[in-house]
Amino acid sequence: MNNSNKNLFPLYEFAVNRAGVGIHAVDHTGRTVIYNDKMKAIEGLELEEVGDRSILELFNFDQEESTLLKVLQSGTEQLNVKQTYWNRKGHEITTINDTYPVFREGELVGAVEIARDVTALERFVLHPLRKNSDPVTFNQVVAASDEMKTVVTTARKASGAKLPVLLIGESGTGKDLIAESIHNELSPANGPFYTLHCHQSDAALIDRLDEDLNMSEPFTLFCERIDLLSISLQQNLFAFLKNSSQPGRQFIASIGDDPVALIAKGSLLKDLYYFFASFTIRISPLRKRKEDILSFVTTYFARRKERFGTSLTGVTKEVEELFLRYDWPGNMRELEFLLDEISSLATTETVITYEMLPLHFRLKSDGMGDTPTQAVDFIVNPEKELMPLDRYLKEAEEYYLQKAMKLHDDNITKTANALGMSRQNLQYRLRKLKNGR
Ligand SMILES: Nc1ncnc2c1ncn2[C@@H]1O[C@H](COP(=O)(O)OP(=O)(O)OP(=O)(O)O)[C@@H](O)[C@H]1O
Repeated sequence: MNNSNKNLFPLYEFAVNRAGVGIHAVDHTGRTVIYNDKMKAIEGLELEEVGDRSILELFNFDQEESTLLKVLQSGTEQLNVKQTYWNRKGHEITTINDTYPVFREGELVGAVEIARDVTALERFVLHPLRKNSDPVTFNQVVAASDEMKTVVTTARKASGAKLPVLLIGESGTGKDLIAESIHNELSPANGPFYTLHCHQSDAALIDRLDEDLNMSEPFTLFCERIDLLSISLQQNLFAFLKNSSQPGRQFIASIGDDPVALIAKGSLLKDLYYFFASFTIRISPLRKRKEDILSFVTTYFARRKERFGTSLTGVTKEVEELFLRYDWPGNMRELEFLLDEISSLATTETVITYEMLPLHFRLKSDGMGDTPTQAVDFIVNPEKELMPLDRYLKEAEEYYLQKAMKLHDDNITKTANALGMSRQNLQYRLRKLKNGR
C-alpha cells in the first residue's frame, strides 16, 4: 500500500463502520479482514469480543456453511439470500445478503458480504395483528397457560391503575401485543398509541419526541426495548418522561431481560427503570408455557380461515409433538413466522404434516427428542438403522461440545483452550447449533 492509500485508511475505516449495512469481507484464504460495526450489531457480538481482532480471524466458518466461502470457491456472486435467525443475544434478525467475489487484475483476491437488516420491515409486513386493522385488544391474546392468564389479568389491572408499566420478556413473547392491549383497555379511551422503536442509535431520537407526539391530546407512548438504547439516550428519555408525566398520558416500556442483570451490566439506566417499575409484568418465554403453543396454532388458523378462507385447520399429531418438544428461542414470533411460511405454500391441505415443515425448521427441531443424546448413540449398532452421516456428525458435535462445556463449568475460554480452537470459533459453533442456522 503506498503512502497516500495509507492516509486514506482511517477514512475507509470510518465509512465502513458508519455504514447502515453489515459488511464482512474475507481475503482469498477465507480470513476475515473486515467486520464492521453494523455486522457486529446484526450478529449480536459485543465490542470487546471483537476488540483488536476486528479484522482478523473472527470466525472459522465451515466451508459449506458460509456464503462467503462458497463465493470464494465458485467466483460467482450470490444475491438476495434471505436469512432469518436468532442471534446470540436472542434477537430475531432477518437479513438479505449479497455476496460478491472481488478480483484484481483477473485474480480472485477475496469476497465481500453485504447484509441488509430487514427485521423491522419484515415485522411490519408479516405482523398479522398489524395487518388486521382492528385495534389490538386482550381478546387477541392467546392465554391458555396459567402464566399467560396471570399476565392478562395483571395487564388489565395496569390499564385501570394508569401508572407507567414495564413489560419484561424475551424477544417475541408478546410485549408489544400486551402494551397495545393495555392502551385499548384504558377508560376513558386514550388518544393515539405511539411506539418508540429503541433499536436505533439516532442521537436526535428523543429530542424529536416533542414534535412527533401531539402533546396537546392524551396519548400512550410505548418505548419498545429501552435496554437497546444507549445510556445517554436513556438519560434523555428519562428527562423527557419526567417533564411530560401528567394525567391522560400513559407510558409503557419493554425490556428483553431481567432488569437487575441489565442494570448490573450497564445496559439499563436505574432511574429509567424506577420510572416504569411501578407496574411490572413479566412474560415467560414460550418454552416455559407450552400450553400456549397449540392454542396459538388453533387461533392462528381460525383467524386465517375467517380472513382468507384458507383450508388449513391444524397440524398432525407428529407435528404437534415436535412443536411441543422444540424450545422456540424466538418465542411466539418464531411460531407465527413458521405458520405464515407454511400457510403461504399450502394449497388444498387441511392439516400441516411433517413433510410440509420447511427444511430449516426440520433441521433445527430434529434430534430434540425427550431422551438426550448419549455416548452410546454414536456406536454403530447392527440392530439399529444407521443415521445419515450429516445428522450423525451434527449430533456428535453437539454432544461433544455440550460435554466439554459442562466439564469446564460453561466457561467459553477454558473450553475453547481444551478443544484447541479459538473462543470465537467455539462461540460460533454453539450459536449455530442453538439457532439451527
Ligand atoms: N399470547 C399471544 N397471543 C397471540 N399472539 C401473540 C402472543 N404472543 C405473541 N404474539 C404474536 O407474536 C408476535 C410477536 O409479538 P410481539 O411483537 O408483541 O413480541 P415482543 O415481545 O414485543 O418482541 P420484541 O421484544 O422483539 O419487540 C406478534 O405478531 C404477536 O401478535
